[in-house]
Amino acid sequence: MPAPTLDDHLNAFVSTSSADCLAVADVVRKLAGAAVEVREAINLGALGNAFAGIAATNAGGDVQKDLDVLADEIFLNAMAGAPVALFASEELENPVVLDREAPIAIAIDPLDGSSNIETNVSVGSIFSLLPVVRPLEGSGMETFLQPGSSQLAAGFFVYGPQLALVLTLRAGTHIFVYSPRQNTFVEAYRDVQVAHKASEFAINASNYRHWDAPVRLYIDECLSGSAGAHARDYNMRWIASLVADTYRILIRGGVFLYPGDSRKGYGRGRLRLLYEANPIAMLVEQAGGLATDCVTRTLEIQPTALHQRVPLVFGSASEVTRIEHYHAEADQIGGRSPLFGHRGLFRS
Ligand SMILES: O=P(O)(O)OC[C@H]1O[C@](O)(COP(=O)(O)O)[C@@H](O)[C@@H]1O
Ligand SMILES: [Mg+2]
Ligand SMILES: [Mg+2]
Repeated sequence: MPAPTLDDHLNAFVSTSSADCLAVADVVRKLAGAAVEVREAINLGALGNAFAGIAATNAGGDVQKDLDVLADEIFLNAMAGAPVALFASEELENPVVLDREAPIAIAIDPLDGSSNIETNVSVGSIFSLLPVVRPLEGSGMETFLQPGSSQLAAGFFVYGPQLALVLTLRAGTHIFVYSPRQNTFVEAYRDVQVAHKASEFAINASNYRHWDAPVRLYIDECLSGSAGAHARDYNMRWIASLVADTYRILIRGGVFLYPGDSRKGYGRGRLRLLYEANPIAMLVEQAGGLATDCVTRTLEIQPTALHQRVPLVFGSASEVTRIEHYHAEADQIGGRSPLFGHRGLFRS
């Protein structure tokens, strides 16, 4: 029997669920079409000089590259033809109001990992679908200030060796791979499960000196391998492309950390709550993993601004729990715990 397609999956979802599900399914179909367009733009050489030049600065102050802008336009156009009331993007300071009567709002990172564009590493697009809060006033900020637990669906596309869609409709996390022959996404993994325990960590270790003590402790222990507190050897991976790092963790377990650190502007990390951390957190939780800002479960964080940053730690439950535990210990006893005592918790 041939593997089910994305359409089969969406049709099954619509038939078992309520009215808004029809709209969610329609939005996901149109996002998938847009992702194929973005993929084509990349294949046409958009990673090269013509597209990878520095264009401007986006709402968050990051360097914006031409492919970021192109991807943003492609997704915005696609959403204009979908039942979407509000479109918020990493690349736009304020949300765009599309069809006020429509039930869905989208927050999107149209091109994630764009610092890698010119190196031909996998990049992606991350999306979060929310129910519109009524009455819809102005540009709908109230809608976007709902916690991640309110998401109706979440997912990301990876423009890697394969074009893949990782999707949750709040019932498991599933992976679909684009088949050019069938011109559609085909199910590759149903109900992915993040291994409970894992021996692979992902962090930008060049920031070691800027991390807080609990993060340093955890990474020191990983580096100590089988001789250390975790009593096993670890492998390290850092693709510096959130979508690619997440995909790997979904497939073979592990933990990802982008904590807050002492660099100017990085007190709350680098990643954005609404269109990076929240959708990734829902995908990971739906696959049996955990996601946290080191203190609070990511999906329970109350957003206060569209582009706010958040520390993000996610992946295999046993690793995430351990990292949360170190932070709780450090908070409660100011480093006088035996856990940190002889390790110099608050060194420098
Ligand atoms: O370069 P750093 O500091 O390691 O940060 C890498 C992180 O930044 C990001 O590229 C941020 O996303 P954008 O490319 O959308 O700004 C993530 O994909 C990645 O995990
Ligand atoms: Mg990003
Ligand atoms: Mg981006």
